[in-house]
Amino acid sequence: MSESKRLAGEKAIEFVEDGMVVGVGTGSTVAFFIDALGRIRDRIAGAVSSSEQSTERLHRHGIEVLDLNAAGPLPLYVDGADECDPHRRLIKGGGAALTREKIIAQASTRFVCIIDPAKQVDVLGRFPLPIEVIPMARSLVAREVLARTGGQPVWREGVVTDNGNWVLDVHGLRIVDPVALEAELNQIPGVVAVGLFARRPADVVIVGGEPPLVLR
Ligand SMILES: O=C[C@H](O)[C@H](O)[C@H](O)COP(=O)(O)O
Repeated sequence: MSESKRLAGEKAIEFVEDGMVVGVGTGSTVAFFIDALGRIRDRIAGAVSSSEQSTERLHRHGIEVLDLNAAGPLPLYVDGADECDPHRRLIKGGGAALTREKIIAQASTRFVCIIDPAKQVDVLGRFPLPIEVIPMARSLVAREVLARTGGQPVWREGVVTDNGNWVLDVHGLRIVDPVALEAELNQIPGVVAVGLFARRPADVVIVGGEPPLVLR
């Protein structure tokens, strides 16, 4: 599996153009992309990072990490996913970085998602859906999610996001209308971000393999 993650991460380098500021996601697949980016670091203007973890790896490669407010709209965002459906809609947040990932995806013209083949599904929901919540709203959000979706929210106890918040993982969903569910869950007070990337799906999906598959 890590070999297909490496193949996907390295293929994504083909989308990087000279002088770009590159949006960088989080996770084990993105780690391969960052390592490949390090090999061409002189050709890029820097990166905007979605997590402390990725920032640290980017710095180790000597890549400058810029603030999104200063960088402005980005031409490219490269990130992994926990699940991907045939419409390039995603579940993300297994690494608790969903909120910053969502912000950078929204700020980017092109979102290239890099996955291993096991992440491909027909219908999203087998992977528990992460929701970042304000700590004081954890129980309220859990009750609302159960009432609205029938899914079972489980607190990812001990995990604190880079934004100082907590994560609920919603089990047992079969997400037939991801756009509607994303909108519905976003309305619950205390929800910071939902790990459904349906309103802003990936533009390109690279599935790691020999050779990697590029889906547009
Ligand atoms: O919060 C974490 C991110 O959404 C990751 O992109 C996602 O969990 C996939 O991670 P990995 O590449 O390690 O499977």
